[in-house]
Amino acid sequence: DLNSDGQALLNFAGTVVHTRKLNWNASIPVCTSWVGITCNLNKTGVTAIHLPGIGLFGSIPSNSIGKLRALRVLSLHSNFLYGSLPSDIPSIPSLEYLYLHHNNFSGMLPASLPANLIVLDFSFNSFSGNIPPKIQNLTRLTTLRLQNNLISGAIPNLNLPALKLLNLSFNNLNGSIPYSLDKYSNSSFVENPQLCGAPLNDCSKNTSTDPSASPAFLLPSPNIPKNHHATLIKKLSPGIIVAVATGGSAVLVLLVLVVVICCLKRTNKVGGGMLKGKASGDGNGEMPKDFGSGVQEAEKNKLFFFEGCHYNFDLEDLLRASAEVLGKGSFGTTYRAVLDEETTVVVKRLREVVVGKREFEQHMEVVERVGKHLNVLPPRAYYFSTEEKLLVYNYMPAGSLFARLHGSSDVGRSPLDWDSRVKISLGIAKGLAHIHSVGAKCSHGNIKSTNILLTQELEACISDVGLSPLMSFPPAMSRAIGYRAPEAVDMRKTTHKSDVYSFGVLLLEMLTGKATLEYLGHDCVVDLPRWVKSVVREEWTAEVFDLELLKHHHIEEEMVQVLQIALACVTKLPETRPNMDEVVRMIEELRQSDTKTRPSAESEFDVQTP
Ligand SMILES: Nc1ncnc2c1ncn2[C@@H]1O[C@H](COP(=O)(O)OP(=O)(O)OP(=O)(O)O)[C@@H](O)[C@H]1O
Repeated sequence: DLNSDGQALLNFAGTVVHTRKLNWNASIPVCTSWVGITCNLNKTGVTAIHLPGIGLFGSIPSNSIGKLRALRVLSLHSNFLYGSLPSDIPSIPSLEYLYLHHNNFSGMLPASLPANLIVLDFSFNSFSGNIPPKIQNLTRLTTLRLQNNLISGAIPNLNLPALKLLNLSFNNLNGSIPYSLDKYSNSSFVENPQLCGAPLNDCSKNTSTDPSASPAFLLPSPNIPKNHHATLIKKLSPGIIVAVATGGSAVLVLLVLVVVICCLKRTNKVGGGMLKGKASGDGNGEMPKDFGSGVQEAEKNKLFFFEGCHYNFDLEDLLRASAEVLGKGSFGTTYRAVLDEETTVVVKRLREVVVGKREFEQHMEVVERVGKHLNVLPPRAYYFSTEEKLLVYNYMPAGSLFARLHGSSDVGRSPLDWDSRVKISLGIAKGLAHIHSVGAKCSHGNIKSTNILLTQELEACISDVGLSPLMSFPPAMSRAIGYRAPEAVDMRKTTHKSDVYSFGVLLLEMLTGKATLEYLGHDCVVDLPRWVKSVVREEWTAEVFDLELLKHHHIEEEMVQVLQIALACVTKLPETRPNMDEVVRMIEELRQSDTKTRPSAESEFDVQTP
């Protein structure tokens, strides 16, 4: 009954330190007022506990949560919980959704689990022991995430009809993967040094079958950013954590205010710059002075159009068009040119092109091929002469991701919501994976939010594709520096993995709402990966997120997962970063698991955000 449920919850709150205040109190009604608690419709029992990332520290006692016999959803992920899971929790018969990832639970995986389980997420903990064969009885299970633990032994033969998402990677599993699981991608199994069979290597190719022969087998894999909370627990006492979390949040609020003010100042500055640019081509039919000035009279029809381009203007029309400066980037100046009521294009006037005409033309053939993807903005035409190099693109009226994230709100745009940010992230990831699929040497080299353009439907298009190898970069383009991988000192020698790093910074930019450049009297580069890692270490994860996003409920779980993807992309060593195909898959999995498993309205709640 509800009284005993309330008492069980108070036992839990009395034992586990919680840095964010819970308003649980025997004198107020459990079902209508307790933070993170949802009850069934007739208010006779607790059906959901949802307390992700609120700084819970300690071990869950027996006879607390395990006594809630109507519980369907238990979400305690991204906290500092440790010790073994009390045996009464996995034996709650009604449990359907169990989210305990990103804690530091240890001990054996429970031998049996509730028969109704739909989602089981124990990833990023320190669970050990074998995968219990009884998982086979969970016929409703759609998601099984056990990655990044210390699980050993062979994988049992699982034939689960509903299972869509499986991740057993980064453990100590051994033996061969059962045939019933070979339909999952290799990323579901990687980094288990003694595991073999499809989709991993053929077992006959394994040189050693003795698990103890490999010292790596005994160690948690070094390749992954292991749970940050776990490290923190080892370093800090509960008292310090409480103090840091409480005091730190106040400092952080102040810091966020300062950053917001700086961003506003910066936005005004950018806006002013654009207006100055516009003065040279103000839409009165006048050209900006320098636009196309290097084109010789005799060459005015030599605009080369790419296949499939439906524009029917020529170079002379383009040079006569009214135009305004959109901005000056590392590759030159970019103009918006209006040819007639229906035709507006963007012209990039390239400077510092370091290749000759022939090489430029050959390169454009590759760029044309790469451009055939929904998430890549292809050039439509180009002009090349000794004095002048121009590239023509479709004009994207919805603007850049940078403008949507950091632009002033007085242009009447609402801030990007979480779903839009995930959609945009997936689009960029797919575009980048496509660029990389062209060849090992084909990387973008300048991924940043001004180079992500948006359609009205918020489909992301990567621009400036294929330009890096043609140009000599100025030594310090400050906005680009914030996205540059530590090893990518020469921007012309970028790789797939340095693009992955830049993509990780983009993800952090979307999660935090912070730009990589602040204006503090002068331009100041922000090392977003460093900042995020330091906050995640010292505060709790929720503190890094964009306050705009925290206004919405039910998305914290996904935000933490995207944060993990971003942090994997910005690891220092290039070889430890995932490739873009893996990143696409991770974001897609997140969406699938969201649509299939987001708890119903009945189990939703209102947790006050800081
Ligand atoms: N096709 C386009 N449609 C709409 N806006 C565009 C288009 N191409 C570029 N822009 C915008 O024009 C501005 C200037 O772009 P430009 O590419 O010259 O500079 P950048 O992106 O800041 O730096 P970089 O040259 O390093 O890419 C940016 O704000 C960019 O988002």
